[in-house]
Amino acid sequence: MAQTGAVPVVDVSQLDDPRSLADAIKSTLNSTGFLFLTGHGLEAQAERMFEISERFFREETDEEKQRCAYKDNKGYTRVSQEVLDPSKPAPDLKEGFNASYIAPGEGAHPPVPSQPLPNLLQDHADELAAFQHGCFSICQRLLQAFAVALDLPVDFFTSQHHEGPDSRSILRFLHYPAIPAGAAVDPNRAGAHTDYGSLTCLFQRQTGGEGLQILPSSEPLEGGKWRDVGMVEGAMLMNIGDAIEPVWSGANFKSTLHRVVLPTPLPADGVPERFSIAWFNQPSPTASLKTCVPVSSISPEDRERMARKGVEPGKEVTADEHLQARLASTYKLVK
Ligand SMILES: O=C(O)CCC(=O)C(=O)O
Ligand SMILES: [Fe+2]
Repeated sequence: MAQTGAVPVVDVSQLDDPRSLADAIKSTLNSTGFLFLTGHGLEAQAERMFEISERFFREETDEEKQRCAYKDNKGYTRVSQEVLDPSKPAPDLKEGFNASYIAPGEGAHPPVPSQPLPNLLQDHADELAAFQHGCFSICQRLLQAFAVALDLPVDFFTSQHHEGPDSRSILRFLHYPAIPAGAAVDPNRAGAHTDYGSLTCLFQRQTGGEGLQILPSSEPLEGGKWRDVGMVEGAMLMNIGDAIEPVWSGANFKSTLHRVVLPTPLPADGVPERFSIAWFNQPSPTASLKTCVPVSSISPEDRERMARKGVEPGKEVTADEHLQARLASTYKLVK
């Protein structure tokens, strides 16, 4: 398997059946939990999403952004409004927009978002809906492989995910503003965190794209060595989230801590802006999250990882209960 920085790279264009995909990715799911996928088929659409995202952050009026301000995990967050690592005093130097499910348009019927969209995104709602569907489909393919890798029925996870207005999955546009030369800022673009859903697809851009780091589960939480994820042109970065790691897989698969940092010391000529796009794939709100491997097989270290995230092996929670608990304990917004 090819490797760049801390994260392996897998070409998935030929891995059509769940078994061959599972064989190619299983060892990574058990270790770093992060994987670059090439040949995923969404390259051109992702590039379009970056164009739309760039226009949105640069050209949309403040009034429109505020009309669609963050509520219930949807909408616009201002620079320095979000705190992904509440144990640190510095808020994140980024702005974002969370778009929930958009029903695709059909014939004369326009697409229907399930939240207010700012004008500039509403104009591209059809493309956003198609991209959301593309991301959901890749995740279903990956979730089939996850099930096979855990010796579960192939539809074990996919049957607990769906598309629709009540889905909790989110398409997120992120913009990290440029840091001017000589600025005195905390190196925090996005604080250390794990993602909450079943898995995340992340698209990065070559320009200003550096800065994403992971703390592999083999490293101690305090003083452990963070690794650069690096960049693979056109690739999609996949990572496991907290619905899979501590809950469903009994910590067999790893939901790895990650963050986005500025270089230290800051380069004399400043740091360019950075854009990224994430698809946070969430189980259906009523999905039952219960450890799916024998509880007796879970190692003491993995039990500790589960306990840190407030998960009791074998206890059943709904995906919504899990999501609300994770948001409440690890996510903060500055008013
Ligand atoms: O922008 C990035 O590269 C990562 C963002 C991230 O990890 C997140 O929003 O959960
Ligand atoms: Fe993340």
